[in-house]
Amino acid sequence: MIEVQDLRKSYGKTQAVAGLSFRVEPGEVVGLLGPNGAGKTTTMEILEGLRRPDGGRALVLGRDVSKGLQPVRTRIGIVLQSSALLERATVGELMRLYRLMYPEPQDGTALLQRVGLAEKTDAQVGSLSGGQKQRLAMALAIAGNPDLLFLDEPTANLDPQGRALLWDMVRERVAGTGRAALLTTHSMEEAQALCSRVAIVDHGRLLAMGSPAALVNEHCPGAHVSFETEAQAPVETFAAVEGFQGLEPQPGRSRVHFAAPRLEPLLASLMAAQVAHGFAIENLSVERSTLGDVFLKLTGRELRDA
Ligand SMILES: Nc1ncnc2c1ncn2[C@@H]1O[C@H](COP(=O)(O)OP(=O)(O)OP(=O)(O)O)[C@@H](O)[C@H]1O
Repeated sequence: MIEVQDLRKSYGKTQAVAGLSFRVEPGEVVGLLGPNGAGKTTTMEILEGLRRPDGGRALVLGRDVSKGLQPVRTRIGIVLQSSALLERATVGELMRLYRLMYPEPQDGTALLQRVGLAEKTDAQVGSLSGGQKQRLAMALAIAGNPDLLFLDEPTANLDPQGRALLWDMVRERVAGTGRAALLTTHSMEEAQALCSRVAIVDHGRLLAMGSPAALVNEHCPGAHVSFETEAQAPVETFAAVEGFQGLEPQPGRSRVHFAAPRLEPLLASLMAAQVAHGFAIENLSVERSTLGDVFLKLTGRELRDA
């Protein structure tokens, strides 16, 4: 659906995209995950045919972007970062307009219903809230029944309900079909929840790409387990378990911490030690590494303040 090879784009001295290569296959939701200024939007805009690359090659639905995307335009749906919608038109008018541009549009009334804007059909777009505009942008993007969906930070303005709705709509469009979606996000949660594969991008470069689970397994395997136990429990009991990290005194009890490359053997040895020594295990917490840990490891920076 998308094939990007050594893509480059500079603005003056700023190299926004510095040799990116990746593919998006049918049935995939791929996320470009990276901090502000990583080059995500520039990459999307090149793939949407809105910007010319300085170098490299990009094919979208088999069409070279440098030749223009006109022949495949009706197979593409786009949700821009801040949607510049016609503010004076009504929601219904805009939906009718979009549907007219595509050969096989979807049912506009059903789409507006789906995004919770049915009763806003006669309202001017300019009167909608930021989140409502974002929902409308999503409905318009899929009105033409596109094969390929581009979403630039699609949930930045949405409340948790709106975010879950949009995730569902993207999944429904793509899962088990020959369609695909490419989105940008800063949110690890979004990448983890929605994307079949994630490309971690920083300074216009691809640092790693894979499914969220594969990236975590490859770069930050392991898990952290902790639990509370009796304050007087002897430290030697726990120190004998592989992965023991320390005992943290708390009022009237202790919290014991373990970390190991694999969760299952760690839990098994903890259970064996508990049977042998009979200590209490309360308020057990199990934390696996996240994409944020992967990002931290690859760049040395936290994603949110990178
Ligand atoms: N039109 C432009 N003119 C000059 N520089 C630009 C332009 N657009 C982007 N840049 C610069 O290119 C770099 C990449 O920007 P881009 O918007 O692609 O990143 P991004 O990963 O999408 O960031 P964000 O998450 O903030 O949207 C940044 O340093 C940015 O300042």
